[in-house]
Amino acid sequence: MPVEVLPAEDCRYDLVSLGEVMLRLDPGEGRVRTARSFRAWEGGGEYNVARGLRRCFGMRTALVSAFADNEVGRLLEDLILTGGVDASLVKWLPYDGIGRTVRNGLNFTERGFGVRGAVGVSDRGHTAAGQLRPEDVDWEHLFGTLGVRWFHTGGIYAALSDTTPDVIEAAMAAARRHGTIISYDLNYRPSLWKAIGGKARAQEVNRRLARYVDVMIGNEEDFTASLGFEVPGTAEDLSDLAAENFEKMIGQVVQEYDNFKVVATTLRTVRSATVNDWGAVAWSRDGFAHATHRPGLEILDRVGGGDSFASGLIFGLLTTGDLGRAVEYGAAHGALAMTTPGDTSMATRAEVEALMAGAGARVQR
Ligand SMILES: O=C(O)C(=O)C[C@H](O)[C@H](O)CO
Repeated sequence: MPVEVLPAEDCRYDLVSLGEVMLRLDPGEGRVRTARSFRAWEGGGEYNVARGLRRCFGMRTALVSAFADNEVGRLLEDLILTGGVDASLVKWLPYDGIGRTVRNGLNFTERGFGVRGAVGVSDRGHTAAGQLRPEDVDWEHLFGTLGVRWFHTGGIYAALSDTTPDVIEAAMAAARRHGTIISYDLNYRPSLWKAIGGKARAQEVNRRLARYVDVMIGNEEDFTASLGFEVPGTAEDLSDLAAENFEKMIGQVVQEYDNFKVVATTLRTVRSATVNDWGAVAWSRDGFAHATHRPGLEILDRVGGGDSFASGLIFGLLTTGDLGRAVEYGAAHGALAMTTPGDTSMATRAEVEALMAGAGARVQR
């Protein structure tokens, strides 16, 4: 059993995520620069995990975040509630009328096709989520009275503003006091860190927060850029070598962070905007577990594939306690999530389990 989780009957929530949710504006098959209409979705690295656990796996999840109280914020709330995630812990900040001091984040994202890569343009300065303060949330009430089995956050929220690392630390300290498992997806985003001190700041913040983490998720780039580990001979492609590099790096990582109980990563090689080689590997003190390698995986929309990997992994750890099953749940859920549009998954648990069992894509009727 890699992680010991609190009993479900003692907790209101199976998982609570802390992070920003943006309105994703999606030009469909076209391009942002020539779009005349956009489809609206919600998305956010940390939130997507709560959404996947709720919608695909039927777990009880909630979001801690903040929105500016205007029509865009209420649209985000509507999308979140449609996804089944409890939004009662969201803080609403009064809107100033024009967004000078507080606003909601927008994320224009096109999917790419073939040789044309996906493009994301986020518009998220001065957002409400970035202005959350540690004292804005009653962490003791959440973790101590309501009860939470699993807390998830990550490096996107940590990079959002000067104050979000302190919010995360307050949440993690309370989660730890009450026996809640803590996961963190490093999700290194140079464009976000650039605004607040670059890689040096990223490493200072992530190293501090990593001390609280039980389940660390990140790829080689995340571990090098966010935590400062050196990985010799980083491989470009998904091959035994890439998994081997991860395995080599783990030695250093868990020597420095002996609090990590599980470390997991997807292994992906981008062949084109619409084709990835796809796999995953996870470590616990009992050894390594590898997910089924899926070369040439076809993709409709790659955004959020890593988050769906995380939610499948967490579901597997929560329900089976078996690292091998958990990494298979993660890889299968991530693969299915990338076959549909939007940042979040539209897969069902039955589809995930059928894929894990080797099912093909024949029509079902
Ligand atoms: O949260 C962000 O920064 C996003 O870009 C939204 C996406 O849903 C997320 O990154 C996917 O991992």
